[in-house]
Amino acid sequence: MSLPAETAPNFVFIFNYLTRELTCLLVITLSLYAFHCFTRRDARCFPFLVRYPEVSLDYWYQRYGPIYSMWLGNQLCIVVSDPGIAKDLYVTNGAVFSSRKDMFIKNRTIFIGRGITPMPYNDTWRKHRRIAASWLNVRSVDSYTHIIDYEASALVRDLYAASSKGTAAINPQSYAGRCSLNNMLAICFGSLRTTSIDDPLVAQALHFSREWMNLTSPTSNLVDFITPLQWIPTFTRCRGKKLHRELVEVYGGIIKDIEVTMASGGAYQDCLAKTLIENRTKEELDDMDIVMMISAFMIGGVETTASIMQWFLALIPAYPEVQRTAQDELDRVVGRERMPTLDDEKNLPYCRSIIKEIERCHNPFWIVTPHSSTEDFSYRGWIIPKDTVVILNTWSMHHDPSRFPCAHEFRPERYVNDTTSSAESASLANPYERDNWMFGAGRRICPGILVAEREIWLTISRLLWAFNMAEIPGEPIDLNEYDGLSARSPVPFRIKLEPRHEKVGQVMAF
Ligand code: HEM
Repeated sequence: MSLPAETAPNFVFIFNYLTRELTCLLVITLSLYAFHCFTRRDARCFPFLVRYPEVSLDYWYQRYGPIYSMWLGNQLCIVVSDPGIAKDLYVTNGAVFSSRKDMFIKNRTIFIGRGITPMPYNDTWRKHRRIAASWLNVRSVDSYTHIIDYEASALVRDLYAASSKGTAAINPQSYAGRCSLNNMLAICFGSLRTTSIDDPLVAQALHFSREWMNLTSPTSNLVDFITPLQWIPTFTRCRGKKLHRELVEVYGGIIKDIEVTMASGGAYQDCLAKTLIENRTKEELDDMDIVMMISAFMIGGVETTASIMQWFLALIPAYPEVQRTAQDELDRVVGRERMPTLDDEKNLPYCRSIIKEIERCHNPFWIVTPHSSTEDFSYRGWIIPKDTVVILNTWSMHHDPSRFPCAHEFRPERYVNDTTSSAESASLANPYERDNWMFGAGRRICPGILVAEREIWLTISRLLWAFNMAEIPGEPIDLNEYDGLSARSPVPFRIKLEPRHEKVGQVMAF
């Protein structure tokens, strides 16, 4: 039976109307659901669509055990929540589990295949890692530790001045960011240094790191797991391309200036950029390789150490008794005439424990940087196929009650007998004794661990030496919320930094 001619347009109209309305309804429902998922801490949500994915990974760990698999779109992932399994795969079988998935935004769009961090495990990565190590090994780090030392003191002095000797409330986050930035500028570019948080380079560099961290988390990279999304110009992709252009413009511009100085016969301080320029032919590097290698350093070394300082400053006001214990130790061992140094660390076990506990509770990288496998691998009766992404669920590892009783409480004393440095702890034969997994593991372990450790020690021990740190009445600091997706910092906060004693001002006047 056919419809009478005059009713056909009505039917089409009704059909179109219903389709449009239903589509709208579907879009609204899905948006509301996505928003609902994203804003709640619900363990049963699909982890990479929610704001707190570690809660879901932990829920599944409780349910399915220390190693389980899941599909993210077209990508098979295994989630490891046990230190022994982490060591078996990442360390003992590092020849198989040291690659990275070739991520569309991270590797191909931002670093166009030339940045060490997202690079698959191949000869180019080996070359980059060797060059990175030459600037981050003990001998090299010793050669510029005086800069890390100076910047830690400068941070304390700037906070002392900015807080008007404890009378004004301040947000210390950009000060911490500038401190990390200056260290990385020294390593990468030699004599370059910012002198205040208002220097435009501070805002730029911190923005680059933050943008990288937000563009490269699994939650913002659906495009990596649903291939057809790579064929359309998504907003994330545009942001990735913009970040690439900005890195080339800013860090590439600084490298060009150094090249000009060197070409004109001017002396230039030793730094990573100088090494890369001098060895350009020998190492077969082009301009873009140099810019991307430096950018990977600048991004890897700024937001990370700054984040630990920021978590410390956000958290410590809630623990006046922890501050008092640390300050008693500092008064006993260091006294009030000078600030603590690297050499004092071994004699300040409680101060060191505070740092280890901050790193356990507020690891900036909740899944570190996932590795991937380069061949089929048989493990405890399972087959882990080639190209599987291996995720370290460090949140569950750091909150395991058998290792960390009352794991959700901040208790520095749990580490007081741990005399290892982060690097030493990462090499312990027994992985269940490792302090934390913040720096990753195996062949891709963070090569900046030594720099990070010295920087964190010098800044935090000196902040404890100089200030009583307190919350502003009526301005509670939110420690559950955070900024950033793949690396996390506290949301903006203000604190009071009251000089502990009259010597602080004198010692600061350097
Ligand atoms: C608190 C400070 C830091 C944290 C938490 C941190 C964490 C990490 C993590 C989790 C990885 C991946 C490890 C893995 O795949 O298993 C990594 C890689 C890397 N980090 Fe760090 N990092 C920090 C500081 C630094 C610093 C100061 C530098 C440079 C001086 C740096 C340079 C790098 C580089 C170049 C890589 C890439 C290594 C590779 O893929 O082979 N990091 N970092």
